[in-house]
Amino acid sequence: MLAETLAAIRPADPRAIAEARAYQDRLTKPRGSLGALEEIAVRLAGAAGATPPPMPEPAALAIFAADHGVHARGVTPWPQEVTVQMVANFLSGGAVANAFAAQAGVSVTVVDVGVAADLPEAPNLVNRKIAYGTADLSEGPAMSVDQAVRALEAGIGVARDLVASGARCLITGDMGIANTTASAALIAVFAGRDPAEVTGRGTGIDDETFDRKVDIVRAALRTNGLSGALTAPSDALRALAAVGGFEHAAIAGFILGGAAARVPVILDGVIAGAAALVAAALDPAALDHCIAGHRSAEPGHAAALAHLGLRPLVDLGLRLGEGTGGLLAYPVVCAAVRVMHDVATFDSAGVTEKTV
Ligand SMILES: O=C(O)c1ccc[n+]([C@@H]2O[C@H](COP(=O)([O-])O)[C@@H](O)[C@H]2O)c1
Ligand SMILES: Cc1cc2nc[nH]c2cc1C
Repeated sequence: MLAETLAAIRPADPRAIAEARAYQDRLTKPRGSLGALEEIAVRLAGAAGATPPPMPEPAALAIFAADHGVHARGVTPWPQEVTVQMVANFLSGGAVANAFAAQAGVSVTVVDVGVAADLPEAPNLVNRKIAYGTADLSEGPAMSVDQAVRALEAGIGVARDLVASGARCLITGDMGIANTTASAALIAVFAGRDPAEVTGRGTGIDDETFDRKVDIVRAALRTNGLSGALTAPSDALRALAAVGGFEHAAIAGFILGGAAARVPVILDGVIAGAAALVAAALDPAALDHCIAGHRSAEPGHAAALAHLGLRPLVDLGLRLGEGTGGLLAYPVVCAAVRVMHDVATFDSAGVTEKTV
């Protein structure tokens, strides 16, 4: 399924990009006056291979939830059971992601890819559990390569199912206490940064915990032999398995699945940024189908976005995860595309163009 998905991904269509750029300039507005929105519309035209690109409606948020063995090292002030408790909160509609999704008219699906507890069945819960949490990445690989591939394929499957039920835009979400440690390790490896530059304070930690977290990320890279550059997709899979989380792997698969279906994927915060680095290492063309929804306060996120060459749409200091930053960006993406559908041209509206 992974190989088949990678084979189906097409890069952006340069002709659609050129057409979309030219069309933007014929709309009744001064050239470039919509700033980043013009780039978003052009990008989505390239991704879809059509000008104007289809409206990205309806949208579906998938929140991938998992636990982390590195939690035992004291890298977060929150108990591990908050992961499963928040899953219950998403399912009953009480989390911030639910409020933002309701505001934006987006559906919410929760996917268990590795929560360290059994979950009762629920209508919006998809059970794709790989294991009851990863192993401690600072002592050895967090998961096997086989588990990493299964988690990637879980994400591909969720993207396929959501698109089959009508979604025309996918938004990434995550829930996993301690997952900012795994995110920092992935970003250090895939973006070639020092752990101290890309480790952040996650849900909120004091200086002593922060120092320990940086040391743990360093230990993870050392123990797993990840100091050299990644050169092949097989290196990327091994690095993902060594220091990633099940939700990172599944989100990487979700991105690949969306790209293969030519449906745009709006990325959330640092966890999605780390997952996008993995997806891009497996197939750089997948990035043509991604939009960076926002920039999280977590320092590794800016490093990941810079490495990917993605410009975040919203920058409001959020550091919650769940898909909240992606959900805030979604109406902006819709507005950018609607301009291409609804706005008159200078010719059709009889508006005189500038003379010099
Ligand atoms: O999206 C982000 O950029 C982000 C930044 C900081 C924290 N989080 C969320 O907080 C949890 C991980 O934080 P921590 O401190 O336990 O590693 C996890 O559930 C994430 O969704 C998310
Ligand atoms: C309460 C809480 C909600 C969250 N949502 C995403 N990560 C989270 C972490 C905590 C601790």
